[in-house]
Amino acid sequence: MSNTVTQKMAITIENLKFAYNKKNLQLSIPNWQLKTGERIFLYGDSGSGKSTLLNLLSGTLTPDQGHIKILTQPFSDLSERKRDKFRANHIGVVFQQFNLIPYLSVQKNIELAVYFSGRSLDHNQAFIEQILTRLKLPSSLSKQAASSLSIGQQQRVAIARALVNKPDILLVDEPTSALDANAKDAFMSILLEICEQLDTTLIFVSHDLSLQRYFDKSLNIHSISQALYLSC
Ligand SMILES: Nc1ncnc2c1ncn2[C@@H]1O[C@H](COP(=O)(O)OP(=O)(O)OP(=O)(O)O)[C@@H](O)[C@H]1O
Repeated sequence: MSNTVTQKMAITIENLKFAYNKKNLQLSIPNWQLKTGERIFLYGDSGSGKSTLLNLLSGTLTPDQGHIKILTQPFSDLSERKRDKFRANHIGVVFQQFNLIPYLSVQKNIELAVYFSGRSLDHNQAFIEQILTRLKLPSSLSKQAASSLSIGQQQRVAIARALVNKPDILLVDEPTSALDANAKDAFMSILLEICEQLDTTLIFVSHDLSLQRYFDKSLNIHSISQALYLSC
């Protein structure tokens, strides 16, 4: 019997064009889809638009033309308020610089993500503790200001914050550049294990091609992006 079950799409991009300014087109993606549960390694030259694409997928930027559909939602066409709400509930983002609030404690940085999703903190407390343990962040660190942590610890707090709402999609931008080989290995194993457990679709951007081995699929951004003119 043939398998007639079609896998749902996590991301669908149609005729996307985006430019930071009128003169220079940064990204043009005619058509691209990612299935739910897929985990891909996204690479490409510096300046090729990888971070720009992640910002479009997280809704912090919106296309000049075309559409981004996330799960069943016409994500890029939603109002800013609805996009923010949808992001808080369905999309986790780990930025290159982590974007933690430096003077807030580890616990508060993570709780903020729960707050923005509108979920109850009481129901999420156990998961916060579980995820901090999985990421090897001892509870003694929870009350410390994020700025007092090592880079590796801050990175894991950023991951915890991105995963706390059990997102359908996780977007991770070059998070391992400050880590040594052993720390990278441990980080990648834990990240992929948690994504598998939560059935999270993952786009992982890095220049470090040695990390490709953790992924079933690698994608050069040039293979989906039709035209790219670097800004001067
Ligand atoms: N806020 C911005 N305003 C104007 N131009 C920008 C802005 N952010 C990025 N760019 C330009 O858009 C292009 C793509 O940048 P982007 O950061 O997406 O590339 P990248 O592939 O992630 O690069 P890297 O691998 O070096 O991080 C670059 O030419 C960059 O200078």
